[in-house]
Amino acid sequence: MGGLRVQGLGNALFGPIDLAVGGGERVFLSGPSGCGKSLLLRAIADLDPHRGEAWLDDVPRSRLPAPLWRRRVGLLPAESAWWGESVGEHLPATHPPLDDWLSVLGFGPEVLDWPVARLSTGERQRLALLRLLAQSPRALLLDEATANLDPQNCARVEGLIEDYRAAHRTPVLWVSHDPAQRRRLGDRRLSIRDGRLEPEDIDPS
Ligand SMILES: Nc1ncnc2c1ncn2[C@@H]1O[C@H](COP(=O)(O)OP(=O)(O)OP(=O)(O)O)[C@@H](O)[C@H]1O
Repeated sequence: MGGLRVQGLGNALFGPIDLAVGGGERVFLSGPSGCGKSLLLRAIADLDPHRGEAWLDDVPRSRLPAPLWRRRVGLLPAESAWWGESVGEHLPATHPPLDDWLSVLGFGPEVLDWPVARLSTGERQRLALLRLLAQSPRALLLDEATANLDPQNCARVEGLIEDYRAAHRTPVLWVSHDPAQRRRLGDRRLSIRDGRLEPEDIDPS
């Protein structure tokens, strides 16, 4: 069957949740603030204690060491952490499409020498996506990937995610507060209500 699948996923706030995101499919997730969207992504990435099982390309999470599972499912958190001195320390020295990706995101190669301390919120957000894709994730869990971006950079980030998804048939589970974005890009739109997943209202505005 492939793709990303979770069964019986739950914690104190939500569940049990069953969900399947097919290869190349984009499922958007919304819901009121505090309903558990970020925690759901973190549970799928196995970052917090939870019940239930998950599969990626039919491989169960329980069969993989946690660091390998986390690398494969590729969570982009709403706020990325940066450490060390320079941006380049966060990216592999050689990774074929890296220069292309930098340029798609509006950066020149000199960004690799920038100190992490000088990055703006939006620069961090774009570079966090680059750092994530450089790990070759097989699924993408995106937590408000474009929340802090102006329209031009929002389009750049959407474009890169789309290119990656199409090239690798990557299942994408994307938390977004932007109804227009969800309608434009979502193959399916779901919402968390009372701890359960349900189809998003037809007109969320
Ligand atoms: N580590 C934690 N321990 C206990 N409670 C937490 C923890 N992290 C988040 N929460 C709580 O769980 C609830 C869901 O948090 P979550 O971040 O998943 O919400 P969200 O739906 O993503 O909200 P928003 O749209 O505002 O980002 C919130 O009430 C939050 O305060």
